[in-house]
Amino acid sequence: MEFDGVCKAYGANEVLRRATFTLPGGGVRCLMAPSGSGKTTLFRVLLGLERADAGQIRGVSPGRISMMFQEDRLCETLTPVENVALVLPPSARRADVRDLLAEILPPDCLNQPAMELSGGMRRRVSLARAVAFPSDLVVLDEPFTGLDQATKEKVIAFTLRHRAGRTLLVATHGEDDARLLGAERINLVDVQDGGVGTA
Ligand SMILES: Nc1ncnc2c1ncn2[C@@H]1O[C@H](COP(=O)(O)OP(=O)(O)OP(=O)(O)O)[C@@H](O)[C@H]1O
Repeated sequence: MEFDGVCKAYGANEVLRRATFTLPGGGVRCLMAPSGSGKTTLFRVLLGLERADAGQIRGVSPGRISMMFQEDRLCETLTPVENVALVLPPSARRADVRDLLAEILPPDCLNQPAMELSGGMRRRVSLARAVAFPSDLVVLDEPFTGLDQATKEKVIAFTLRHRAGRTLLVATHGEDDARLLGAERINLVDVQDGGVGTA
């Protein structure tokens, strides 16, 4: 997947300025950047939720991207199993979804409506939904916020296990996250203006 000179401005605020970088197929990358510098905007353009002002994205189609947003975006009255099943083909077995979720969540919470879950549990349902969706590229926007270290390590192992060779792009502020993921870093500052200092 390749960003080639992608520009996006909101009025006079030039958020993406000829953003240029390549994600090798099957690679794991962390997108690192200070808050407010444009990571979410980059993802929104990638997903086709915002139209780029200029430039091109090649090598992936928006319908083949799994996305975990900064907000959990769960259906509040549905259980974790039902939330994940929503993004799967009707033939998907509920027992398989349950087994997947049980790898990172206490079994007791799998039948509770999402509105009754803790913040960290909700993050994990949202992550499992992104990982479960059949895609070519998995994009996670600050997926580990609110998780303690042990849970984060469990969740990272889960993510790597289930990405199944797909390209993985994770926005994070944590150097530790990048290390645990075994990811190379892409610094958004470096890939602006034509990608002068691409990691
Ligand atoms: N819909 C919008 N309209 C106007 N400005 C916007 C819009 N969305 C984002 N911006 C601006 O674009 C800039 C980048 O925001 P963005 O959310 O992409 O940053 P971010 O790197 O994801 O930040 P954070 O790490 O805090 O989530 C900010 O200055 C923000 O105010």
